[in-house]
Amino acid sequence: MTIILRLEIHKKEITFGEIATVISKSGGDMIAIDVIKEGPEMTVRDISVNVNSDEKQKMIIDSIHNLPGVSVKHVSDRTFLLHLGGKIEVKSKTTIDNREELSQVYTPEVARICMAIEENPKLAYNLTIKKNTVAVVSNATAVLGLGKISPEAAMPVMEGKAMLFKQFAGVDAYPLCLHSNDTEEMIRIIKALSPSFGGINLEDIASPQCFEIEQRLKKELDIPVFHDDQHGTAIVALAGLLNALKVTKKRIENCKIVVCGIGAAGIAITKMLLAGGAKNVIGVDRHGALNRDETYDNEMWNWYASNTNPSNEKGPLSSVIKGADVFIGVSAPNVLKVEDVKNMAHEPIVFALANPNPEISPEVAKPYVKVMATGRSDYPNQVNNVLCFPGMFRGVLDCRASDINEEMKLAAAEAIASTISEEELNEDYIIPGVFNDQVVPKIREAVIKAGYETGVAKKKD
Ligand SMILES: NC(=O)C1=CN([C@@H]2O[C@H](COP(=O)(O)OP(=O)(O)OC[C@H]3O[C@@H](n4cnc5c(N)ncnc54)[C@H](O)[C@@H]3O)[C@@H](O)[C@H]2O)C=CC1
Ligand SMILES: CC(=O)C(=O)O
Ligand SMILES: [Mg+2]
Repeated sequence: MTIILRLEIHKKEITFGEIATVISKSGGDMIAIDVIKEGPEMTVRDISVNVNSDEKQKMIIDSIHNLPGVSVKHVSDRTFLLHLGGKIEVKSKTTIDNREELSQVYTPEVARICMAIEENPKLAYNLTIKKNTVAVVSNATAVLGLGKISPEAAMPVMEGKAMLFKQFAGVDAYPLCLHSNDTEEMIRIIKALSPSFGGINLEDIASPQCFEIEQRLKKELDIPVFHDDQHGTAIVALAGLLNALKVTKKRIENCKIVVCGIGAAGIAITKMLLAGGAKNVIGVDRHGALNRDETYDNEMWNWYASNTNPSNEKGPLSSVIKGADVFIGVSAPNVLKVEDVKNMAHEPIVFALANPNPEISPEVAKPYVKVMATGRSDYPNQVNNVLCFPGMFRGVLDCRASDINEEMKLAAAEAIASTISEEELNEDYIIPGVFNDQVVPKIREAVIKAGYETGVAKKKD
């Protein structure tokens, strides 16, 4: 993280060089200096410093406090500064400069537009924001890897998602964090909100509640509903795995694949792996491998146990990981130990996707794995749903799809994987970067094609 220290420095008592030395010795990496005020005796400067832990930040501030002639006036964190006032805003497409325009955009003339839509509801797509607008809806029960937090506290994540929608795909997305844990109430609220939107992106809703909410909304609404933590993650994970398997020259149908964390993301990843040809997937949650000799309270786990784990393996992760070709973690930090990685098959693939801290850190795992991926942007091979949802919604909005089906998801996974050519592919480049400008158009095209082929695309031009 980057902190900005505002320092008041009394020039006769201390030099800037002395302060810089102390910052560096305390573990800070100085990246910028801005002069805020300059006088003959005193200077005020903002020093931007990269630090890698809260402890280092404290050490730096304490060390400066111990110096003569310098005081810390203010400490700010660049990430916090970026969030001041929130990250998005609503902008009008035209200005209102006179009474005539006022009466057109608003009453009385706007009434004619209302009545046109009243007579032909499909005109909402042409005459309102609906065709380019998505609701990003969360109840904040499984936010990143933070678990359940308040809806207010989840807003920065949803605002961030809205920024990504806009920047990468031109989609207008509204963050809506609901104060509700009740499944029926959430379904009712989202259905009531739906007329304003061309699609619903469900986000960070804990399992198993997320399954019921998504399935019901998919049935009861005529706009696409997509729980991103399930399907976005699954699509990107499959894309990454298809390319990682090319690197290791293994075939998905011959691989033993261990998925850890059988929640929203883990179940959807497993379904996509099975759809993509995997035959031996074993799911592990807190109490070990899901197997057919157990009955679970969670209905999805009963489905899972009967459709995976063909050898009915039992026991903890450390046991079922033995001989596995692939580990995919969507669970919690530091769940996978280096000993587990050493016990995997030749040239193993490890996707440690828990955010913000992965199941095993790449520094620890990399010497023993062929392909390593995380959900983070600060390591190679970022397997993160951000690669999928902008292109997916661009596609479904543009063809006015009423649903996002399995064919569209598989097409999106293949489109992502195909952005990397055979020549480019290597163990540190199995998945395109978020800023690769081919990703959104490729997903869009693939999704639209699959949408028309399967009859869910409704736009006729
Ligand atoms: N890289 C990416 O694009 C994405 C990453 N994630 C990450 O995956 C994780 C899970 O997310 P969701 O599926 O949405 O949450 P979830 O709450 O639906 O599921 C998490 C599952 O992990 C299990 N789990 C927790 N600790 C475990 C442990 N020590 N061992 C085995 N299982 C354990 C839980 O019991 C639960 O079944 C989070 O860290 C999230 O940030 C989620 C979505 C996208
Ligand atoms: C990336 C994401 O959606 C998550 O970690 O929840
Ligand atoms: Mg999420």
